[in-house]
Amino acid sequence: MTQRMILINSPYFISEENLHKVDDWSSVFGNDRPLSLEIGCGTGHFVVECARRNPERNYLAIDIFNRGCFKTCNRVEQAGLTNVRVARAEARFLMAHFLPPDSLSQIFINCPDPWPKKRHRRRRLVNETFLDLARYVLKREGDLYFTSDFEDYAVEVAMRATEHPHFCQARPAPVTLDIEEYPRSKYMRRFLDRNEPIYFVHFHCDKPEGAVLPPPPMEPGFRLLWAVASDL
Ligand SMILES: C[S@@+](CC[C@H](N)C(=O)[O-])C[C@H]1O[C@@H](n2cnc3c(N)ncnc32)[C@H](O)[C@@H]1O
Repeated sequence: MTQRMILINSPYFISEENLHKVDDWSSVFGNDRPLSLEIGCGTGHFVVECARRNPERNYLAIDIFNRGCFKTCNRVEQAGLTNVRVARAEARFLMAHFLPPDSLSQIFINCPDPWPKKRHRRRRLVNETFLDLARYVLKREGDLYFTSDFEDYAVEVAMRATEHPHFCQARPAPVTLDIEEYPRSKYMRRFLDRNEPIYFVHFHCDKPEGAVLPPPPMEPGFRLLWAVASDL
């Protein structure tokens, strides 16, 4: 299935062309408030709730799905929020090319594609290279939040983050069902309404103070993965 492209005219949408021109995220928002990134924003329920609760923060919501970006922009406009920007971008590409080191205070990933079949697991977004990228763009003590309806994926992420030298557990348990006040995404709500669990992982970035840590090299086949994902 190929995506039917919808033209997005929202003032909150950053086109790919404009993404290339961004060299300072504070000028995009007109202020230098802390910046959070939501990866795979889908229809925008989660980022809108975050932005409503936290007007003192800026949010960048990205998805590779054009229709999702369109719906997220509409939701942002309807909510009257000015602290959200939306871009159609692949997460790893954006983090490696458009986000400076130490530029993020939070990264959110909610219900990412679980790739449940064993032979497809290498397609999962969060792996060791992703954590190196997250470490690169997150500020020291920045937060990495991950939720999934798929226990195996949440356990894998928690295990990788535990083993990573520059992340540390932010909750008493590496994976918990206790999502407290964490805002609900559309998918999270869907599973919770069916009384199915959502597995929650929360780590802090624990990189050494003042360290200059380069981004990891892009994995071979990275472009191919983008093509596979955009052909869902
Ligand atoms: C299962 S949906 C979940 C949507 C939303 N997070 C929620 O919980 O309601 C996963 C979303 O992630 C997006 N996505 C998958 N891989 C991505 C990537 N590498 N970069 C950016 N977005 C991605 C998909 O297009 C899709 O909209």
